[in-house]
Amino acid sequence: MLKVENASGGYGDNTVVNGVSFEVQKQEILGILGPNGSGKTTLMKMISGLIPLSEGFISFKEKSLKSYSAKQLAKEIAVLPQLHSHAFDYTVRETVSMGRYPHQKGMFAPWTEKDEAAVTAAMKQTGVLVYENQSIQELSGGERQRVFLAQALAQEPKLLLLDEPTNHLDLSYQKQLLDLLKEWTRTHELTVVSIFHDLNAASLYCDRLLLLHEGQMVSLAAPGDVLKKETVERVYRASVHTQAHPELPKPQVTILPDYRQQEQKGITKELFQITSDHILLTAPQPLKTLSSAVIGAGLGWYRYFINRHVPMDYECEDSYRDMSDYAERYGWNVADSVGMMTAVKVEDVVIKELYDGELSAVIAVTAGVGNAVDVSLAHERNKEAAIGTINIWIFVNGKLSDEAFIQAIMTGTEAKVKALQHAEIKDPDTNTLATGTSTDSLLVAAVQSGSEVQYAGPITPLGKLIGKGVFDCTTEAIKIYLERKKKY
Ligand SMILES: Nc1ncnc2c1ncn2[C@@H]1O[C@H](COP(=O)(O)OP(=O)(O)OP(=O)(O)O)[C@@H](O)[C@H]1O
Repeated sequence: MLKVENASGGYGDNTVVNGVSFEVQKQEILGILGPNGSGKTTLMKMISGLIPLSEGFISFKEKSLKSYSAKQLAKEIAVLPQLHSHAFDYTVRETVSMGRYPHQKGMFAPWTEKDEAAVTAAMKQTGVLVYENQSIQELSGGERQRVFLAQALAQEPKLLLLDEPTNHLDLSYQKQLLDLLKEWTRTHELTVVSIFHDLNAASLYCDRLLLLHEGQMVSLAAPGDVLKKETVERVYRASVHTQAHPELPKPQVTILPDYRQQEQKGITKELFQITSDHILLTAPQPLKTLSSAVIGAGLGWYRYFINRHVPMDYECEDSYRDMSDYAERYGWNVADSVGMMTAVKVEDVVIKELYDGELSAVIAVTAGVGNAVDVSLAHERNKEAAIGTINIWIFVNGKLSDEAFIQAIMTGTEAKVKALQHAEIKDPDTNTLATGTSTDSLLVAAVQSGSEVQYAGPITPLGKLIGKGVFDCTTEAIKIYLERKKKY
């Protein structure tokens, strides 16, 4: 649809865009990215014919851009430039209606029903119909942006060129605008080339991204191939972290501020508070945590760590809600809390501190083995899961990589299984050695400063602390549990 071949251009003797080549397919959304002053707007002006090329060639629908008249081009290509504060004193409807000019035949052509329908539809889709009789000077930046988008859509173009279309728009309108463009690529055979500063929006909505740096193309590929940490850091000169979007296979880029480098306070045994109702650890600052808890599960940053005692016959339809209400009652912000449950007496928790040079870990275990299960034979059982749980907390005074988090979970689980074997705990259903209980939970939380911990398998310093700590704590907690059971 659009082909740019070895295009160079700029202002007077100043060549700003240098030898850029790319092709845009019909119905594609191509995002143009790059730092300030990298030539994005200049490239866009070259495509829309506003500034001439000093070298190279641009064709649209297989014909040189130069061979189109201004009106022919306007029928096919709409441009939404960066929003400027000045606006003429037209009403919203008048402004949007100007989008129909290229479709009118002659100066005094009649306004047709088709024109009217296109204008009204565009205003509806961009949510500006309610302002149709207001002057655009009275509108906010975001509202004005939507009016100009409506004007471009009323033009019913085949190619839409946009310069930072989401600038000035709040979150909801950013999403609406980008969803609308995506929909138009399908329903109206629209092709979009758009400049973005928001790398994450570009990643989510664009089929491909073109990254410019000092007027030259650094890469042109799918978002996952362009938004690589090393590339973004080199081109934008900023520390970033990239990770997948939680719901879609698209990369998301987050800046890493310098202030995070400060030393964080460590976790010690003294921070634990134990009542008959719960164990609480209040961290001095949020800890990066990976867990299978009832609330605060998955990966996140949390300050309050709760292991709540519930009766043996605890049954609840919505344990997430119940646990959230519990945290709120005590004044622990749910968004900052990780909460587990156990029927074990929480006073019986075993807590140990372990050290290896600068690296240290604090491990806490509550263990009940009334519902011990041999995982290899669990498929033969059809009993409901019951409360009777081993809850394991692993706090690390160090900086863990993603691999280390996962390996810490694995190492902790292996040490738990070994403790069950050592205590000869059996699955009462199968009479074979148990590997856990039906509802075990585990968390790994780290202060994320100090010693860098890349791995946490059994032969690493952290793996050794976790292996010994979880084994010792679980063994002792099982012993206490069995002794208490004997007594009552
Ligand atoms: N009208 C102009 N006359 C002369 N030089 C210009 C003009 N417009 C832009 N430039 C120069 O061209 C270079 C690229 O500008 P351009 O606007 O294309 O960058 P950009 O990537 O769109 O930047 P931004 O992200 O800041 O919008 C800059 O160094 C700028 O100073």
